[in-house]
Amino acid sequence: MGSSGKFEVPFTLNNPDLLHNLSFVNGEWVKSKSGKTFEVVDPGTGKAWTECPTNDASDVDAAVQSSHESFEKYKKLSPRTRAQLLYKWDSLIRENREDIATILVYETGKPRAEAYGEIDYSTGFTWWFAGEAERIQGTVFTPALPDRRVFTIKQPLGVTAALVPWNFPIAMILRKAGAALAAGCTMIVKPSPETPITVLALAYLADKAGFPKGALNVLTTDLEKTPELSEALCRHDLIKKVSFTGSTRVGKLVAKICADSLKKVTLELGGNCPVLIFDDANIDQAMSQIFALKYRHAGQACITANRVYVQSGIFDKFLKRWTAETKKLVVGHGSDKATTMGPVTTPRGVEKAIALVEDARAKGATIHVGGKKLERNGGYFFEPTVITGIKPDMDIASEEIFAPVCTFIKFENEGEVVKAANDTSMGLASYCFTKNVDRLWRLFENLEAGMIGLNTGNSSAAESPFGGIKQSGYGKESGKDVAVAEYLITKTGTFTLEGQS
Ligand SMILES: O=CCCC(=O)O
Repeated sequence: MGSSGKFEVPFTLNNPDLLHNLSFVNGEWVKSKSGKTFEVVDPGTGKAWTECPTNDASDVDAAVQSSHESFEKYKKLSPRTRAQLLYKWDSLIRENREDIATILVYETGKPRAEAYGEIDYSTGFTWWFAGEAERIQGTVFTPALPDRRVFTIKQPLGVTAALVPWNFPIAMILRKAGAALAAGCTMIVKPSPETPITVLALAYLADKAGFPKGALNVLTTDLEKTPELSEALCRHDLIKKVSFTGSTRVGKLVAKICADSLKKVTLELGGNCPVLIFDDANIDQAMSQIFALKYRHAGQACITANRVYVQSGIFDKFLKRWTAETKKLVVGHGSDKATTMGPVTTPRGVEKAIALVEDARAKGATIHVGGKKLERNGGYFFEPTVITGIKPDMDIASEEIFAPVCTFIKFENEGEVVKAANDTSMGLASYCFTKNVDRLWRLFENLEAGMIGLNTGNSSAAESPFGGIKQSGYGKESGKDVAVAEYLITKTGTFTLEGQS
């Protein structure tokens, strides 16, 4: 790891070669043109432990050119060779699971068990897309004109860019890069300023797996230069597709910039996801599923539970149980074995949680547990918090919380709760719990979201199409056919056949 000696890395790895803090372009570890760097911070202590290059727009062209040269060769590899490269990458990531989990803990703050969970979830993508590489197919058909034959082939789009968030840095890269590399595209990744080191470790392993130089480039940058660097990627003529995961506000900017050159875009945006728990639900099931969903990575998942609607017959019982379980959470550094909930990843996350809770409190909400910043070793901690008495004028009623704060709302009947659940501009995921099969089916059809969890709080998987509707974005990642299709063009061939009597 190139280091100025200013920092002390607070952990040791079994495989120290994984640790890189320079950008990765065309198979080389490189500084930014400006030579500027930014600090990478442990959210559990607030201390910087390394630094990475602050790339800006002037660094983009070299990375794109290398990715383009690589594409010209990579697209000619057979699908089986691409699959073999992905399988090799997959196995190297699995071999280095423990070390990658360590880096993840010190970048995101999540507890070690969750870091393992993310890696296991993520290798689902490398494995899945390795299989998908060989299943990309065109069509042949006989049209209305008797002397004509029509066929289609699928071809990779070219150089692609991934703008990824910090909450699930491994999963988001492997979900995007897995699909792109399976399709025959090359990719430039711009990681979040919070989590460059996990992403660089993945790039190192992709190189070891044998992907050609330039097939997977990584350009790091800080918060200030993120808009400039991202815009330069979105505007570059050789970039044919951009996949973005992040806020709806930034997603709209990405879509607008990409529209200038009609680039293909996939947008995985904000959540504000509702959970509906009916009187006839299996309460144990609903409790364990939604508890895991809500407090996973301290509430910082786009698909997390933002609003929990509980039917009046079980409301008091459910709230009492949830509050008691919340009090048992052990908040601490992600590397501590006893920790069951880590810090939020950024100081902005703590500030937002404080603002939302204080606004709700001032407008009459009841805070049953938590509600405050936790002072602990300089880390970015916020107490797991339970709130009732939510009113429409409170910010927390309509905003994505992205913190360990759970709101509970009482409802009486199905029609009323579906209306309330859908009363949002977002449509990423919704969850419902009931043992009435007809109701379950109606909810599946009537809830406005791209993904519906039916008696489950976990619907993310490599084989399941992931993506929202409404202002939660468009395009699907993962799942059969649809995810790889985002990185392909369909070319139509029309042939005149002579001599057929
Ligand atoms: O935060 C967004 C991604 C979460 C997931 O893939 O389950």
